[in-house]
Amino acid sequence: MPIIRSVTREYIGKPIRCKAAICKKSGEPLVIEEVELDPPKSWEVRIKILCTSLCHSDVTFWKMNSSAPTARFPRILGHEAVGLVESVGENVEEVKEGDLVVPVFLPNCGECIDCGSTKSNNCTKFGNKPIRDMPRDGTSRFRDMKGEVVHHLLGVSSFSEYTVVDVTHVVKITHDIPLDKACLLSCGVSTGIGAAWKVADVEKGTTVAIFGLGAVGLAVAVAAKQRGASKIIGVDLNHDKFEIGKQFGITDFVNPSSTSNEKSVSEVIKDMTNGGADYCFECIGLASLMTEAFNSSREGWGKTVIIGVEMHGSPLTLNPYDILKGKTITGSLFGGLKPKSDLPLLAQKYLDKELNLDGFISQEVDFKDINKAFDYLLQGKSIRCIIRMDP
Ligand SMILES: NC(=O)c1ccc[n+]([C@@H]2O[C@H](COP(=O)([O-])OP(=O)(O)OC[C@H]3O[C@@H](n4cnc5c(N)ncnc54)[C@H](O)[C@@H]3O)[C@@H](O)[C@H]2O)c1
Ligand SMILES: [Zn+2]
Ligand SMILES: [Zn+2]
Repeated sequence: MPIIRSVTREYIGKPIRCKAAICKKSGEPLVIEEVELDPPKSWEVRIKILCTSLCHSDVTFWKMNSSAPTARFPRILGHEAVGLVESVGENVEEVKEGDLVVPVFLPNCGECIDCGSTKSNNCTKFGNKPIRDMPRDGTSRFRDMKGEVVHHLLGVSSFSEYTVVDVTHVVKITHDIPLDKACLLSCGVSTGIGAAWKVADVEKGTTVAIFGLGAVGLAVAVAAKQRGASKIIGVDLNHDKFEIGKQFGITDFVNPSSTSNEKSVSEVIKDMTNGGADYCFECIGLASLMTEAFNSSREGWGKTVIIGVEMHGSPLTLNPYDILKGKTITGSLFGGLKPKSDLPLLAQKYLDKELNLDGFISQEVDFKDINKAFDYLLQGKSIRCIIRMDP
């Protein structure tokens, strides 16, 4: 079976052999190998990935100890991407061959009580279960050349020339948008923007504290700036992130490693904001920093939004009296956005120049060099590294 490199009708209904970057063992470099990918079953879509990028959540699954309940090896990571529909299974009417689509880790069935509510984006019919391969039957569409199963990640698995995703994980997007910008909207950047606009609903003239200035935290900054926040404080251990953050709207910076021993980060932020920030966002994934973010928020109405994914199972410690004093804490997957309706709106805002996505792409590498994307992120040198697939 030849390796195919462009969307063709030749393989409709048949398996495709293509290259994928396989995570064979926890924390080891990905290995690019040929895999065989089944045709899409009912309600499924086979996508030719055009470009993909590395989100910290991929690193979390890559590093995960093989005994962890959500670890699966060998696995094809990757969940930020854009691609072309190669073929569709039965019952798929929403997209057709040749459509440009963004796969999203969060399903959006449009039928369940949550999909039907403006209060939630947490599709309860399909949910977000990292141990499952395909959402409907739980099985994988990928095999290695020995015929052994290769697992999916978060319903996407974009570190492959082709992937199969459930139609609930696919968003059709206009061909007008540059591919790298569409890719950014697939997870981290949309998550940060949604958290600021939809979950927190940041208002003009308010103060904001953002813990973690990766793509997610910087997207919160862009969105808060766009809403007219008066002070946007970035908290990060990497001092380079202050200079970088300024172009995204960060006005002030706190490096936890250089605050004085007498004062915690939350005390420093309270001093800077006359009693606490109006909105705090945790974009790292550590329970201790979620507490610190909450402690940095203002009594009376301070709102803390948890975005970082805490995979250690650490409990969150909060002082209940702070809650009595009016502070709130919430969280969201994908920034509270409903992928199918909100993602095309963000793309349109970008095209209308109402949303600035400049600066998020720090590097670009070819697919064969995908491990460099991990190096850049782990060394603190990357915001988003675009991984280009072969044409
Ligand atoms: N909720 C969601 O839907 C969703 C979506 C995407 C990503 N995430 C999560 O958001 C988090 C951020 O993702 P990202 O891709 O922006 O990550 P990233 O690695 O690009 O950025 C994280 C930033 O946090 C900083 N940092 C790390 N430890 C720190 C500490 N102890 N104190 C201060 N700063 C620290 C790093 O220097 C870095 O700048 C991750 O936990 C990721 O899994 C959640
Ligand atoms: Zn992500
Ligand atoms: Zn649903």
